[in-house]
Amino acid sequence: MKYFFRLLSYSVHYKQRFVLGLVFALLTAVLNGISLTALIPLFDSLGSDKNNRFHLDLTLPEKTILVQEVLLGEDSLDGLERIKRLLISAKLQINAYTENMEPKEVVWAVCIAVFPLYLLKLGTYLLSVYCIATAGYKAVRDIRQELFQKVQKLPLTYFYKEKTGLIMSRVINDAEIVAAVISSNLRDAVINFFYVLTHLIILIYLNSDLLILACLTVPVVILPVTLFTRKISSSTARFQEKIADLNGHIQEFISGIKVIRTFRQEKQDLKKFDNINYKVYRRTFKGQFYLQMAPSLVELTSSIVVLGYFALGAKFIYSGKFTQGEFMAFLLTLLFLMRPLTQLSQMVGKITQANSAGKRIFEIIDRDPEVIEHGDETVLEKITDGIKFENIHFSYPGTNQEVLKGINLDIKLGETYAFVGTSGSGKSTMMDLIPRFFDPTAGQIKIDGIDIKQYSLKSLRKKIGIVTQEIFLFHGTIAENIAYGTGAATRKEVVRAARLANAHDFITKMENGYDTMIGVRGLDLSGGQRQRLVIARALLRNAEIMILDEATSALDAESERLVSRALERLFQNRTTFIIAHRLSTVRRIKNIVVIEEGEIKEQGDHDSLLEQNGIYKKLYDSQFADAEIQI
Ligand SMILES: Nc1ncnc2c1ncn2[C@@H]1O[C@H](COP(=O)(O)OP(=O)(O)OP(=O)(O)O)[C@@H](O)[C@H]1O
Repeated sequence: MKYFFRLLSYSVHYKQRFVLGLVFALLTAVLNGISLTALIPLFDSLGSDKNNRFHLDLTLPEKTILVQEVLLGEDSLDGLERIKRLLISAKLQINAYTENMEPKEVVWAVCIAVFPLYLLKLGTYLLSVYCIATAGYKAVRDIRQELFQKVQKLPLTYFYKEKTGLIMSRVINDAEIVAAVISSNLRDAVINFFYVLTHLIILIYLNSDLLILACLTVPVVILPVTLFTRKISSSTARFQEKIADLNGHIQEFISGIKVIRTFRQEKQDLKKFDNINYKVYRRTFKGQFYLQMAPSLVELTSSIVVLGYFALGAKFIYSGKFTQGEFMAFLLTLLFLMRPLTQLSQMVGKITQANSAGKRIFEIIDRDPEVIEHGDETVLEKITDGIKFENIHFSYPGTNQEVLKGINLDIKLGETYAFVGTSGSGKSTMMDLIPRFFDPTAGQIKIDGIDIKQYSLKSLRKKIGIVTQEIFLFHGTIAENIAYGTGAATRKEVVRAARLANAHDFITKMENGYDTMIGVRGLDLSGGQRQRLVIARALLRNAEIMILDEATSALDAESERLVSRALERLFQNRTTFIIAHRLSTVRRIKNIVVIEEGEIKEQGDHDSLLEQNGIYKKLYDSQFADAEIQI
């Protein structure tokens, strides 16, 4: 239950609203109790003789209180007796009022008196709903916000390990479950709790013997609930897992749509979907079955109990312990309590649901963020010296395999370095260490002689521009996409960057030019156009270090020419790292670093590397052979 209480603590931030809601809920319950007991004279008078006068009898303890007050004075009464004294006064006043009334006049008087009570009750009920529910919804907004902020800071490995759909499911579905429980369900639970509390007091007052019997029957009513609680909780947990699977599958389908179509995997994909969909259906059905079963059983057992009450009530009335009106008020109150009790019993399942959703939410909120900053970091100003990799070792968190094994490299300011090597040799990993997406397991990366861990993340990342194969264009205008991450860039600056990136021409040919909206992942644009937009973005950012995961391989000759020229401008006057997949693109670069199995094996320019007749030569020959085969 601890996660549920933690979720609730978010509502406490809005305590004024919440407490006000509680007060209105209590008022609603009290007003309901009064309106029910006000029916006593009505039932007593209904059908009674015309000459009969309605009269509320004082009980023996009430008479004792009056005697005590007369003999020992008002001060001799304790707190409870004083409250009872108020009730005695009310009874006496009602008796005085109805003394000269015929029974039918009493019935009308009750109806007239109860009507405004109902209106007032409606008012307090709506106010309590408003206060408690809005406090709940605001709390859920905060939870969702905190969750998303945390997702932004999670280590990258988390995103590799977890399906995107699973993360989405936490932020959307789980938060939605919590929203329902801590706003509407909680609101009902609070009001129901007060109903139960106040109405129990009324029942005690009306006939405590009958109430004791009622309490003895509680286990009969509660048993089905406890029986089903565990089933409901495990069933909802599994249902959520299945929904997350469904989310994940759809997410995968959308991002892989092209590949799926190219490989004609629609049938297999549909089969997979069908399988997951069937499991979701089974889980929904089972979950709903258990969820409905508990209250239905409560209703059945409660109805049987009520039947027993009628039988007992008749006995009490004929023995003179109860008036007809009191019995009816007792029974109505008891019957009225059934709905709150049933809803409260459902609340057990709902709380369990929210608890499991809360557990999944807090699993993310409580995770350590990507890299810990100490708070006393220095700001990285203009880079004046260079970048040094000193004996870098690295293994991905949670794995034993060493991906980088003692990398030592001196990077001179303003120069371009190309990294080549077979797939999986560690090139991308090495680049990921520079913006501190990961920290080395051993060794240091230094900028201007200082370990990059000593710099604030913000100032370090501000110095770095990255252009990867994974092109990220968000839903917005072209201008907004180019200006992404640069704050308040003017239109002039955006256009200048676009011109340098060879993007201006195709942008101006579009209907709305720089104000053209593009899709979430820029799907309306060609590969080359998207790349040039990303290059324009990098140019506008004007970072001192540029990391480029070479991505020209998928382009046609004309696009490649435009992109390559744009890139040349991007590299000018800045320290650049290129992960080169095609050796033809690195020929002109002076500093080529050959990485194999996480180690630097060769270094030099194209010609000297060919002369060494080592790995580079082999890579070159194999690519050359591939090119020939393609011809
Ligand atoms: N998130 C990850 N978790 C665990 N291992 C990983 C992860 N990412 C990469 N690896 C492993 O690290 C090694 C180096 O991968 P890396 O992506 O750095 O190679 P690369 O040289 O850039 O390859 P490519 O040229 O194909 O992009 C590989 O063995 C890969 O399986």
